[in-house]
Amino acid sequence: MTLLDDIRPARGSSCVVPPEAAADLVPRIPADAHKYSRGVCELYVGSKDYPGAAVLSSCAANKLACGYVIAYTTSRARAALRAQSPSIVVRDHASFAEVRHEDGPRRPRAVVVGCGFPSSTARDGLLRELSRACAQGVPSVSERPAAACSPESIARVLERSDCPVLLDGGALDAMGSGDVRALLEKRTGRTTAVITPHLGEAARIAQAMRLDGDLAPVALSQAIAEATSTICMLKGSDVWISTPEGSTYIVDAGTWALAKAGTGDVLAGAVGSLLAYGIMPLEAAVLGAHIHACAGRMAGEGLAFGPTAEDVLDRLPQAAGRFMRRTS
Ligand SMILES: NC(=O)C1=CN([C@@H]2O[C@H](COP(=O)(O)OP(=O)(O)OC[C@H]3O[C@@H](n4cnc5c(N)ncnc54)[C@H](O)[C@@H]3O)[C@@H](O)[C@H]2O)[C@@H](O)CC1
Ligand SMILES: Nc1ncnc2c1ncn2[C@@H]1O[C@H](COP(=O)(O)OP(=O)(O)O)[C@@H](O)[C@H]1O
Repeated sequence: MTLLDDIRPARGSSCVVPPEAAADLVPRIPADAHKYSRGVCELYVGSKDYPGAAVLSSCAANKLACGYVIAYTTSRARAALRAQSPSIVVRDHASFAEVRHEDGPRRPRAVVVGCGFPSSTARDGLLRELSRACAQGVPSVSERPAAACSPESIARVLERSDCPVLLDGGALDAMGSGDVRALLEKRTGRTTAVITPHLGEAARIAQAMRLDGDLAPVALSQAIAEATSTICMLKGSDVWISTPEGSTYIVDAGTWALAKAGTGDVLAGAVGSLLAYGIMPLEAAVLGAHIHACAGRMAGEGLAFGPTAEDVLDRLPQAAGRFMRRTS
């Protein structure tokens, strides 16, 4: 039984989650908390061309509930993170394989994968670039686009992560892999994966899985959640959050101000932080979408053309606090 059970829509239908219901999901950090008891959020993110997404997602995770953030990323993103947020521990992509990523009641953990990984369209171009680079001399393994972003690599991350996992950006192309879908199907309860496609990524997933890509958002989100055994957060002017069992929760609190590059990376890190704190995947998705929407509104106040993703990132803590005050 969870707080959202009170409003759970029947299979195949949907309901809007009001901010008051989301406010009930905000955790109160206990007075005797320590950094590990608040959870470790690990991010396997960023690529040569998109180090910024690694910075935005990792900083977003650091601004919410979890107590410890570790970013496995490229050398450029590591340098940027050291400068912008030295409390975040940084490692290279390759060292993800050297560590166990296990959940536990006293040390919850979650892994966010794919922010800043190139999409398949962009990756085709990068692979052509890589073949040219290889002809002139082999680049370092951690900087090869295909090394971190391939379906095989995503499958290895899933195998090594016995904890909640969120897949975003270029990692969503791995939904086309039968091996990846088989690994996702084994995940249940707290380890059910969360995926965060925008409408373009959802159309690509639908095509790869031979689903009807012309469905309206609620039906498309439900179809993807069921076909991939994940909680699908389909991102657009609303966020449509579907469970593998076929219910859809709608967060319609967003604003056009969020239509700006990088805001999706902020959402991924925010939800990752809530997952790492120990919040169940559906609740983390709903609460994360509400906090993100509220941060977008706060950051956009009085701005004719809206905020940047960095502005939204900066407002996350106050947005979460605004929810907390609703219930007190
Ligand atoms: N500073 C950074 O490093 C940034 C990195 N980003 C990351 O970079 C990677 C690649 O991003 P790209 O922008 O190249 O790839 P996208 O997958 O976002 O865009 C590729 C194509 O998808 C379609 N599309 C995109 N958004 C859509 C929407 N909301 N509705 C319908 N169709 C849509 C468009 O046709 C677009 O040309 C992703 O991992 C993304 O998370 C972005 O978040 C932007 C900022
Ligand atoms: N018109 C809009 N109204 C409300 N929210 C929006 C609108 N456009 C985009 N968003 C939100 O902004 C975010 C954009 O994410 P995404 O497309 O993945 O961007 P990026 O990949 O650049 O980070 C999503 O959370 C989405 O719901």
